[in-house]
Amino acid sequence: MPLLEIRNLVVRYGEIEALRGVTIAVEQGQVVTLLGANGAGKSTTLRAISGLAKPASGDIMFDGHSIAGLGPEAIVRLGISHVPEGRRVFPGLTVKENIMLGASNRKVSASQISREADAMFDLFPDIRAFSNALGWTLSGGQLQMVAVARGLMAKPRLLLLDEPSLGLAPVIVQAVFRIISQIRKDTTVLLVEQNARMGLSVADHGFVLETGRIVLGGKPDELWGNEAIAAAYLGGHAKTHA
Ligand SMILES: Nc1ncnc2c1ncn2[C@@H]1O[C@H](COP(=O)(O)OP(=O)(O)OP(=O)(O)O)[C@@H](O)[C@H]1O
Repeated sequence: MPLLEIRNLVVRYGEIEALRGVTIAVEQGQVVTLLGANGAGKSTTLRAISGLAKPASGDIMFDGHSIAGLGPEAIVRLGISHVPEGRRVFPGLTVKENIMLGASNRKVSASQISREADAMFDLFPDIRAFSNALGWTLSGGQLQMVAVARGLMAKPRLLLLDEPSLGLAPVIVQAVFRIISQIRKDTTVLLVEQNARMGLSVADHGFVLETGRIVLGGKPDELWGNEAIAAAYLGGHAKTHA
């Protein structure tokens, strides 16, 4: 049984049908990448899984149970953590405090959470220097690392990552993707990417979304060379907003 199974998912924003019957499966322990051009419905798919967008029809099964229609808090408690596009951080808190916030769904002691947050800096050494500082300024890549570290603090069974490479320099993108390959041992990952090359480099399986529908799915080597992938890849280059 897949850890996550989405069947015929339809999501509307008013008149706009953002998802028109999306069906995907994510097996336990896999990294699965969802590719597609700007506006294809990638973020909406993640928002529906994490309870931020309400399905109009279809179903979302997690670990064999339907989670469609549950609220975001209930879904986090089931072990799904969403790192949205845009790397939101709280500038009034230290970097470590920002990371610790990710554990707010868990019933563990503050000292345990503090130890785990310290351990996150082994995974993200680039942000260790800012751990306890206030008034810090981080680069885009470092903010992305804070956001991913915060997502991991929830100890999710499923981590939803929305465009972790967006707006980052190639060397930072490589660092973020290295971390994704490291965490795959413990965490199943559904990754949204416009950069097909990067997204597929860490994936076990890929799906291509086009205007709210899955048009293609397969293993990365099956997807390479396909015209739909080329379109998604070019879509990534065409994107201008940050
Ligand atoms: N809050 C909203 N209200 C109305 N329409 C929305 C909203 N969010 C997304 N949409 C529309 O839904 C469709 C899918 O958007 P979505 O953000 O899921 O695409 P995406 O593939 O993640 O693209 P992007 O890379 O731009 O985030 C688009 O047509 C978009 O304009």
